[in-house]
Amino acid sequence: MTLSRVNENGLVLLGCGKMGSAMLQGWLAQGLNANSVTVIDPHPSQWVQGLVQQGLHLNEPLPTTPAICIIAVKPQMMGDALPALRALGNGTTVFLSIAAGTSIGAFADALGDQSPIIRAMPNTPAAVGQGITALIGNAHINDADMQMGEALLSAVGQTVRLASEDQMDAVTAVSGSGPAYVFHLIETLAAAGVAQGLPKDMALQLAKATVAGAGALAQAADEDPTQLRINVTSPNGTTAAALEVLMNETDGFPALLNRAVTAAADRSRELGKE
Ligand SMILES: NC(=O)c1ccc[n+]([C@@H]2O[C@H](COP(=O)([O-])OP(=O)(O)OC[C@H]3O[C@@H](n4cnc5c(N)ncnc54)[C@H](O)[C@@H]3O)[C@@H](O)[C@H]2O)c1
Ligand code: PRO
Repeated sequence: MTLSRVNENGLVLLGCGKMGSAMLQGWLAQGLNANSVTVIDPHPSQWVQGLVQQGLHLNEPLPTTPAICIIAVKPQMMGDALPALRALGNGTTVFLSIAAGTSIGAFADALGDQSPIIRAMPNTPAAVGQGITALIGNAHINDADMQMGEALLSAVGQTVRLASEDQMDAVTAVSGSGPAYVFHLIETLAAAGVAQGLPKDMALQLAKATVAGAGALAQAADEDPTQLRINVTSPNGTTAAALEVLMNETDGFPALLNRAVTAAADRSRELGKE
């Protein structure tokens, strides 16, 4: 991955909370120089404050023409936060937002309608280099801009390009919010193990390792998840007994996850209107 344009011209990170920190950690590990980074955040964590010793610029005036400005504040904070970036608009600086809901059009309104803008949706496994991010750019984004955005997000996991911005609500509902569904699966699988008599720590260890191992196998195997599921399921065995409950059409996973993902996608659409 080449970060030379970013190292030469600088990167501004607006908002360095959970997602901003996860990405910054990955970029630094991939060779981004701390002294090429300006973080703007009214409540910086101890970790970000510690990076100042390595040359990171914290809440300092913005560089004049940074290569890229990453917007990682909550959608509700945009009104307060974006005016600080206005001076960078309508130029060569690429804006890359990871905010749920906020449309490219809303950024163009706030930053200037000639601004190159990428909208992206990463997820928190980026913190361990195993995220996935969907991206789409506006008409002012050229190939080199898109490659720069993809290079940054590839530093923290996989990337996919969207065909249309409309797909972003579904992406947000599947992979943006998705880690929370999986963490809840771990919580509830462990609790069910405790209910069957296991000690709490052991149940959690079993649940975490099972989800991590199954995820790794799903990524690595040639078979699809359907075949991997069949491989676990002996006829008339224990897995078949559990799947009869989980695969129930009315109240099993299919119906439940469809309702959950629909609720998240609907909320993403609403955020765009607030
Ligand atoms: N957490 C996730 O799983 C996730 C995944 C994908 C996308 N996102 C998106 O990332 C964005 C950030 O989410 P998060 O979970 O990291 O939130 P967060 O609350 O952890 O971080 C937001 C940061 O913005 C800072 N901030 C507040 N006002 C500011 C301002 N005016 N200027 C600069 N910084 C300001 C806060 O101090 C905080 O550190 C959101 O838009 C969210 O939709 C989050
Ligand atoms: N976290 C953000 C939210 O819950 C966006 C995807 C994951 O709104």
